[in-house]
Amino acid sequence: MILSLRALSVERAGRALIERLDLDVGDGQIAGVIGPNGSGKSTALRCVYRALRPTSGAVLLEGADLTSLKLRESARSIAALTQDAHAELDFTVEEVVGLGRAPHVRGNRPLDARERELCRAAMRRMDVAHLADRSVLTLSGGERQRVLVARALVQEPRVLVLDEPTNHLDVRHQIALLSFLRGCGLTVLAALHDLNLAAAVCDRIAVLRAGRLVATGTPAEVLTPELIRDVFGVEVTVVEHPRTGARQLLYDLDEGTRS
Ligand SMILES: Nc1ncnc2c1ncn2[C@@H]1O[C@H](COP(=O)(O)OP(=O)(O)OP(=O)(O)O)[C@@H](O)[C@H]1O
Repeated sequence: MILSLRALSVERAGRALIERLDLDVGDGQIAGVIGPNGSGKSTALRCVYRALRPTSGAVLLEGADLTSLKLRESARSIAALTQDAHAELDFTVEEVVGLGRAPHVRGNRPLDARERELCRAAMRRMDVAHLADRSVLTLSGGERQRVLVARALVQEPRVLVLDEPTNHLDVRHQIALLSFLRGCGLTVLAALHDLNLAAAVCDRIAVLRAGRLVATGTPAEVLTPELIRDVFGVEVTVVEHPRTGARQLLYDLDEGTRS
């Protein structure tokens, strides 16, 4: 396993935010974490990208406890798109994307030609090349989100941790991002709200409720009407996409508003 969470627990103010979470993500797999608001998805991801120190348990990168690695060392392997990235400075898009190289660059060494091309390629891939000279402070929510994904890519990580990566993205950019993730070969751990996108992109899905893991498995194993009713309190009908066979959830709005 490239990434493993082992009995990961986080407590704050005497309350367990996540409790003894176990999760394995294989090399090149896309693992989704779903669950209601406040169920602990971001908390678990924060432990993986080391914004938060677990109270107990561990995150293992290829078997090594992350806490045994220097921050800079783990940042060469794990890049994150977070929900906390609001405090940007008045940098251009190109500068922000270039910051993704920070774990690889000693001192003030300027980026070399390969790294500059890497940045340009990531900006093209995320459809933000035309914004290269713009201040990030002037971007729309979706543009900023795509810039932050480009920054994570130039980090050349093995593992991408994505907290709500499709936040703010229009439908075209959501699909572009998810099909990129499917083809990029990176190991991905993503918190997702959109269960249909999770079904379409994830190899495995972990379901959290109140800080505890309540199910893991393939989308077909996990995304059942029973589980979704139980965890989210919502009625769904499950159908197969007529062409791709992918699992699609149709929300029963009448059922949801009854009772
Ligand atoms: N530093 C903290 N101190 C106290 N409680 C916290 C702290 N950080 C998070 N929490 C609480 O922990 C719980 C889990 O939060 P978390 O952000 O992990 O949930 P989430 O599943 O990502 O939710 P959402 O879907 O709303 O993004 C929430 O109830 C949140 O209020």
